[in-house]
Amino acid sequence: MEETKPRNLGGSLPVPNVQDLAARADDLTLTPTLLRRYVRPQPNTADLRHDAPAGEEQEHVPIIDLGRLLGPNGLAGGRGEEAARLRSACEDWGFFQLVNHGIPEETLEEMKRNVMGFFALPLAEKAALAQQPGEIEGYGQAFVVSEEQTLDWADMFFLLTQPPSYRDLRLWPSNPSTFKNCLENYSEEVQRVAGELLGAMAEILGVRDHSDMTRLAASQSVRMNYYPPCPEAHVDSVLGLSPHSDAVGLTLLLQVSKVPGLQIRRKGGWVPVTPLPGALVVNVGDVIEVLTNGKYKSVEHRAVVNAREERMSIATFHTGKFGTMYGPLEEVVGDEKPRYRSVSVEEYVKLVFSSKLNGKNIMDAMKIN
Ligand SMILES: O=C(O)CCC(=O)C(=O)O
Ligand SMILES: [Fe+2]
Repeated sequence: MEETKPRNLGGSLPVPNVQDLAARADDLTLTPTLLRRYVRPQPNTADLRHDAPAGEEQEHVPIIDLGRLLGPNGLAGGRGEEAARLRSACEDWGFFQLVNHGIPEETLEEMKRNVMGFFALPLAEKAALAQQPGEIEGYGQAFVVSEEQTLDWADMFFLLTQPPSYRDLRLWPSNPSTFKNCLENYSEEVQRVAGELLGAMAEILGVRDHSDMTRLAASQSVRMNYYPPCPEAHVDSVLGLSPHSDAVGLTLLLQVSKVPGLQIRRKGGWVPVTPLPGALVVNVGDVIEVLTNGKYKSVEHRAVVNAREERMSIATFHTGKFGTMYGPLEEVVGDEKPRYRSVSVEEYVKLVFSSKLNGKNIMDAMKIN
C-alpha cells in the first residue's frame, strides 16, 4: 500500500530572507533592530575556541572508505580493519568523511550546480516556493519558535524526498529545469549509501536483524542551506547555523562550496570539517544514539559564516517510517539499563519541530533520568 505523507508536523515562525538582507547590507533603511536579531549574546568560553586545545595538534575527522568496508575482509563480521575504523568514528567522533561511496562524481557535481542555480534565482521566484504557516517543507527557515530567539544567518530549502509518496512536487523547483530529475537521482544514490552504512553498523554492533538499523534509511529529507557572506562575522557573534545535533537517524552532507564552515564540538573546542573533494560528511544522528543506547554518539555541530564569501551545503537526513518506534535495541542494551525512552516516530518528530535548534536538547528530553 502506498504510504501517505505525514501531516501537521509543526512549522516555524516566519523570518526575514537573509540572502536579501545581506544584499542590502549597505542600505541605511535596514534598522539596527533588525540586524540585532542575528547577533548572539556574549559567547561562552567553549565557543571562543576554534582550534585544538593548547599544545595539541589540530585533529581531523576520520575518513572511511565505503568500497573497502563492503569489500572482502572489510567488515569481517564486524572485526575487519575498516569496520574498526567505522566503529571508532561512530563511538568517538560521531562524524566521518566518506570516500569511495560509489556515487558518480557527476551526480554530486550536478546536484551542486542545481542547488547553486536555485539559490541564485531572483527572490520572487524562490518565494513562490516559500514554506506555508505550520509546514516544514519549502523555502524559508526552520526551528524558529519565538520572536526573541537569536536567528541564524542563513536561508534554507527543505523537501521530503523518500519514500516518493511523501513528496510535495508543487514545491520542487522547475527552475533550474534539471532540478527535479537531479534531486530524484541524488536522493536514490544517497539513500543507498545510507542503507549500506546502517547495515555495516548493525554488523559491527552485533545486531542480527540488520533491518533494525537499515529501517532508519526508510524516509529521507533534504535540507539545502544557503549562508550569505556576513561582514559582522567576528568571533561567533553571528552564526550560520546554531550548535545542534541532528534529530534524525543518519545524515549525509555534501559541502557545495570550498569555503569551510562546518565545525563539530570536540573536547570543549570546535574542530572544522574541511571540505574533501568527492567526499560526503556523515554523522550519527540522535536516533542512532537512542537505538545504540548511547554507544554511538550524536555530536553537536554548527556552521560559521564567512565575511566575504557565500557558502552552501546539502544535508540529507534519514529516519524511520511513521507508524514505527524509536527506542534502545535490546541486543545492544544487553545487561545494561536502557538510557533513553521508547517513543513513536510521530511523537518524536513533533517534539523536534516544536523545539529550538539548541545543542542536544532533544536527547535531554529522551533521556531516562
Ligand atoms: O552547513 C553545514 O555544513 C551544516 C548543515 C547542518 O548541520 C544541517 O543542515 O543540519
Ligand atoms: Fe546538522
